[in-house]
Amino acid sequence: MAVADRRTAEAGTSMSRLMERAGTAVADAVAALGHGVSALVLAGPGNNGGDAFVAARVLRQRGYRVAVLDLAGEGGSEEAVTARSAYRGPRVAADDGAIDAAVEAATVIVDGLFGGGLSRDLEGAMAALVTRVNRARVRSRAAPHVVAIDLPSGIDGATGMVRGVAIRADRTVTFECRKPGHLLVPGRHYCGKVTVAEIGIAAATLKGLAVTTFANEPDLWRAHRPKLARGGHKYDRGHAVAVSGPMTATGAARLAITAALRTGAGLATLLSPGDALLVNAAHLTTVMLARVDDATGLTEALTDRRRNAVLLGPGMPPDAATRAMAEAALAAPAAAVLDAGAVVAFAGDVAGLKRAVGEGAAVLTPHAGEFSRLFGGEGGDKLARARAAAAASGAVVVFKGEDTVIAAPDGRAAINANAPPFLATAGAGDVLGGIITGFLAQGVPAFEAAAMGVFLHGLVATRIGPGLIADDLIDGLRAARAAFDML
Ligand SMILES: NC(=O)C1=CN([C@@H]2O[C@H](COP(=O)(O)OP(=O)(O)OC[C@H]3O[C@@H](n4cnc5c(N)ncnc54)[C@H](OP(=O)(O)O)[C@@H]3O)[C@@H](O)[C@H]2O)[C@H](O)CC1
Ligand SMILES: [K+]
Repeated sequence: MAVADRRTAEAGTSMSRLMERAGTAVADAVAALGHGVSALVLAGPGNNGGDAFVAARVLRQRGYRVAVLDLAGEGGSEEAVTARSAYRGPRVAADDGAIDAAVEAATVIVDGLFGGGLSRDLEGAMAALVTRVNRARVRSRAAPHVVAIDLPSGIDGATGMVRGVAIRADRTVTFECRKPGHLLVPGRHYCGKVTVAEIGIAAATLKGLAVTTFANEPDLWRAHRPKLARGGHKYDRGHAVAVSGPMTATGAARLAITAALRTGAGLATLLSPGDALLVNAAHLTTVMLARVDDATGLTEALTDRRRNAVLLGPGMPPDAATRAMAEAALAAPAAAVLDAGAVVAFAGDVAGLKRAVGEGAAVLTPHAGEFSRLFGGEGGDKLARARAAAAASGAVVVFKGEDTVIAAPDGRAAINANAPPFLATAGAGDVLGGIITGFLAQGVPAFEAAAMGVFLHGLVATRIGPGLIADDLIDGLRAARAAFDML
């Protein structure tokens, strides 16, 4: 964003104009809360504080009651200093008693302490102030509405992580586009409703920045959605296959392969070990069934080049035999999706996985535990971890969770935010693997197939609502798939 600001300034829109528009957008959001607003504006040392002073000035000009708690100290950018001196209204003394009284009296608190320039954990007086505001926000009667400028102070805009402590906002007004910190958890949960104000950074300027981080929304992959050709043959829509687990663990792959079919693959086959053939046969109608017992059998099955997308891992143990099958899938011309056991089977040998992936289209779909077992590490910057994993494995990595990150080896990454909490249920991950396989079978490139698959998965769950089980996702896919085509 700093680069965008600089280029915009070079193109003739000064930083002070941007700040004026940013602060005015915040004032608009506060004014929209209705009459009787009495705003306490918290202004920090950087340009976020500059925006806060502009907002305070504009609100006062419009006749609202405003007081500013100025925590700028000495210095700040030229624009912030100008904004500060242009505000001539009441200020709150920076002592505990005065702050408590001001917080008590406010109906709205505007958080302009820190935005994109947060560089370390909040400590001391700043941390204490944030805690005070958070306490006031949950007090039962007449709790103030908290509006954050750009980001809730204490949230790291690049990672969504809390730096020590962070403001809990009801609303966040950001500028030009959402940042990762608005989409990744926990940051997302601190923002409240996020609105994006245009402040005059031209789309061309943003485009010229070669952005590689995206919100996972239709603009990202709309053009890649499979199109149904009139008079098309079922083989035009691909042939998805999935490998079944052993006799006691067959359901996961059946869910997945059925999801692939519902996603639009023209044909679907479940490849089953001999001991599980009967149980699989008893449960399948439209999905075809064939016997495959090991890596040699899978290689043989995938010599039929019409079978152009393969999923394995659901219901499979993370052992040497599974790894050998995964290597067979990756060596075949079909695009491959590795989930669950097939991901963990490579634990400790990411280099070996990368060799196996080679130049082929491959997608890995680990949840946090599987991700750690394969790539190491625990917690921290999810976006950076997903990107590093994609680069290290040569595969598209779908790092699952409430804020699933889809990362490609070329550095692109998308953050998903449409998954409802009730989607975290047994079998849901198997359905996701199947949906992605279904898109791959229809010829969608790996990154887009994974990204649209994750989105469709969230969409179908949201349409069903709480109480869903994975089987419902399969049923719901039919209508959701149609809605997805209209996005
Ligand atoms: N295009 C846009 O999006 C525009 C955004 N604007 C606003 O500008 C801010 C970003 O402004 P910036 O000055 O870069 O950063 P901040 O205001 O967030 O804060 C920087 C100052 O805060 C100090 N700092 C950082 N972390 C801490 C901390 N934990 N405790 C105390 N102080 C901290 C930092 O000090 P350093 O020592 O690190 O230098 C700075 O003094 C953006 O969020 C928008 O609100 C523009 O107004 C318009 C264009
Ligand atoms: K802020």
